[in-house]
Amino acid sequence: MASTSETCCTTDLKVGFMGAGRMAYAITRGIVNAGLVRPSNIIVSDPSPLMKNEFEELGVAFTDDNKEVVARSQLIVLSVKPNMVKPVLQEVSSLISKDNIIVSIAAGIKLATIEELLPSGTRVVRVMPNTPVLVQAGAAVLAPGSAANPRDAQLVAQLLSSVGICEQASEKLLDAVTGLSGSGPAYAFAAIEAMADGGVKMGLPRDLAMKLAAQTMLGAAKMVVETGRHPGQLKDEVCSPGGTTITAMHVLEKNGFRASLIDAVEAATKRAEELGQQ
Ligand SMILES: NC(=O)C1=CN([C@@H]2O[C@H](COP(=O)(O)OP(=O)(O)OC[C@H]3O[C@@H](n4cnc5c(N)ncnc54)[C@H](OP(=O)(O)O)[C@@H]3O)[C@@H](O)[C@H]2O)C=CC1
Ligand SMILES: O=C(O)[C@@H]1CCC=N1
Repeated sequence: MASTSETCCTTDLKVGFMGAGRMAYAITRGIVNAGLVRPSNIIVSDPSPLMKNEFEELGVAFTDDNKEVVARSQLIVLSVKPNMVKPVLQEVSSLISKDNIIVSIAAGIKLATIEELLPSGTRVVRVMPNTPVLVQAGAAVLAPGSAANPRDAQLVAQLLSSVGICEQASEKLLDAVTGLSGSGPAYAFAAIEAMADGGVKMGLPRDLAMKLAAQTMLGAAKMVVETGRHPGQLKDEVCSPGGTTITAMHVLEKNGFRASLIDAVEAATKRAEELGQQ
């Protein structure tokens, strides 16, 4: 895997999103807050006006017409659910030219499937981001399509690097990326909630328990990222001989904590593969 995070100016880039849901909002708000793209250069489309106000508060244009997004954008993010990729691309395909870059964030949907639905030679980049892009702490991996050039991959990497990390990998790894970092925030949120519940069970007020649980996860992740040390080694340093942590670790091991997480990543990866076959 190669890290791709060069910087240059993209503020004049016209960016569109087809599908104005949770992920489109997270990426839009992230790149606007990072100052990389002018909000007035962004347009999103969705048949449902549910998120219209949120996008307009960012200064981003909202329409119910996917074709307007294509007409007004150079880089177009396909941010509908996987089952809507085909109908949406069929709707706009005749308007896509070689000047456009199509970025798909749809779980499981292969580059070949997208390319087949678009004019020959269309530049496509497949990406698996995650929701922490909203707070500039995303983790994304991209795979360029057959007609995308290195500058296209670099541009997409630059956008996503403004809201977290962005790696490039072979497309065959993207379903596993989906199972790990795409879905992973949900595992972490569940862990934070459960740790807070434990604190509440042992008498802590809810707000204190939640604050401590979230900060503990943040701090632990930061230590792994910033020290580069193995998480097992960092875990050992918390475990005093005969102390509280090793006692708790024993309970986690007996309950299959690590095996559950491995199983979860495997199950999500397989589900992404299934989504790509539908
Ligand atoms: N959520 C996440 O954490 C991540 C999601 N993804 C991928 O991102 C994509 C979007 O996910 P997410 O944002 O969670 O989903 P959402 O359901 O929140 O967003 C999708 C939006 O697309 C709208 N939509 C439906 N039909 C059309 C259409 N014909 N044209 C334009 N928009 C349409 C939906 O409207 P309506 O609800 O009315 O149908 C909805 O608002 C998915 O493919 C998912 O696999 C990738 C990484 C992480
Ligand atoms: O749950 C899903 O299918 C999407 C893809 C990764 C995160 N959310």
